[in-house]
Amino acid sequence: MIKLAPSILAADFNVLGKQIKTVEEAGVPYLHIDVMDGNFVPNISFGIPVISSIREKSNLIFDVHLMVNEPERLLEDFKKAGADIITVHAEACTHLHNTIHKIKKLGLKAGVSLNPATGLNVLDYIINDIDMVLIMSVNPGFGGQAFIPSSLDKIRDLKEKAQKAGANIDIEVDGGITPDNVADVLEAGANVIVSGTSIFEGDIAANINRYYEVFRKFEQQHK
Ligand SMILES: O=C(CO)[C@H](O)[C@H](O)COP(=O)(O)O
Ligand SMILES: [Fe+2]
Repeated sequence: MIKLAPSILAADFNVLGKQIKTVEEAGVPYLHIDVMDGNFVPNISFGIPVISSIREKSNLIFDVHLMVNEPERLLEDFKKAGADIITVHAEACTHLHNTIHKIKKLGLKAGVSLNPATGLNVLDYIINDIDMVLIMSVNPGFGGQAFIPSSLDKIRDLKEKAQKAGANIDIEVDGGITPDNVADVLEAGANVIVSGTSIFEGDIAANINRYYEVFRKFEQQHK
């Protein structure tokens, strides 16, 4: 099943609660929450207090994308704040295997994210231990960037790798996705679609509907 994960990085923080309500009412399953530490990536977004605060108001699945160095230090805190899925960057973890197992032990879903230049080989010995791989289709740190076309080959290769390994993972793709290019991303093998700018800019409900139209068409064609 295809899942849409609106990224609140692109939301208007002045009315964040209201905008989350709007995406929830539009029927999306996930809320994508980008945490940036100003160190792993050159930008700082928001952290634990913001997540705790929106957790009180939302029943969406909180898909927390940690763009943070050595996230192992912070996993309990993110769980307490209300994370359901925690995705860490392979490039940010000295002990990736440990970090993943710590997330699982907390009872959460574990994802591993790869920067555009990172090869799939880092997944070789962990692909059967994780729930999701997040392919970055932009360099992490900022919303509103253009989709990197080589990401499509990477998604296809990942799909094949997961099938070969018998790994039942979600393939999430993040960065520069719009209703105009999302069909290519689905066709390549992704099933979780992150979108910030093209959901929160303009009419949120109408933007989500544009995505759902493409999803419906894709599902129709692949029945
Ligand atoms: O992780 C991210 C950036 O590092 C964001 O999730 C991503 O950029 C989504 O924003 P947009 O859809 O505007 O590209
Ligand atoms: Fe993200």
